Amino acid sequence: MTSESKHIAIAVNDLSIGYFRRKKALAVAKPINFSIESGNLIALVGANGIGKSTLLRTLSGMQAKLKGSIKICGKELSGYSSLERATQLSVVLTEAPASGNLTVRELVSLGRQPYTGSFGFLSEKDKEMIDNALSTTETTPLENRKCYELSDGQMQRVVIARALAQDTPLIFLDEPTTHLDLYHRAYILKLLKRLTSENGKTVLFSTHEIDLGIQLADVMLVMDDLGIHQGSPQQLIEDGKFNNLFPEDTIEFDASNGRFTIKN
Ligand SMILES: Nc1ncnc2c1ncn2[C@@H]1O[C@H](COP(=O)(O)OP(=O)(O)OP(=O)(O)O)[C@@H](O)[C@H]1O
Repeated sequence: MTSESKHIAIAVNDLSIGYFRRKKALAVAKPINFSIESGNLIALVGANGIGKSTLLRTLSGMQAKLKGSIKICGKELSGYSSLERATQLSVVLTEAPASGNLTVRELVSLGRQPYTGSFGFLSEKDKEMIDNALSTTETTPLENRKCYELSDGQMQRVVIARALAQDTPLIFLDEPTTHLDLYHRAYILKLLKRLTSENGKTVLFSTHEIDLGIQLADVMLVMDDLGIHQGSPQQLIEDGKFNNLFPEDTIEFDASNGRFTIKN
């Protein structure tokens, strides 16, 4: 690994994402290129159906790419074994995991699986990591509850806790604030920000809350029909990349305050 590639957390080159239908590849976006340094909070935004979830699933190796290259910490994603990958990146998807009968603590403990060996024996360090993940997401009071008893918003924080317990340098989250009330939305986004600025993690999350992304993210990836635009929020505003995300007769972007307004 070169010293330069050490600092690039994610490098995507000519990446085509999509699905196979009757053995035929169907791309859902134009070829994607971007490169992101470690320690950044990255917000991925774009209209419904543009391909954000498909991109996150492809970057995390849960879905096959159609073509192109994905490098994670300087190494091609396909070169990692699944265990190695689990020590590099954790993923929080929108679908709730099949975990109904587990307690919250048991589910969060699964985050330690890459480190616990085949018997799943938890060391003192593992337990400490689990305690920290629960407390950081304010889910300690829920630790003995069954997952099926939780509200959507509580469950959302628990799956984020599992990702924190996994303690990976990269964290990918698909719409992590969807079910959260205003307080927990702000809390989780501030937490993600802290993980990057204080712990040096690289956090990539998709969101429909573009205003919040503009306020908090170091880097944004704006997906539209032309492809992906990468830049700081300010740079993307200046380049007009938010202006045409939605039909302009309904929603207008105000570059002076970085907010969208509904047109009368
Ligand atoms: N399993 C699948 N097979 C075929 N096409 C799919 C599949 N899943 C999603 N798609 C299509 O891929 C495109 C991108 O979907 P994706 O879920 O990635 O978009 P998104 O940007 O995450 O949308 P949203 O904001 O609504 O969550 C859509 O046209 C969708 O219909």
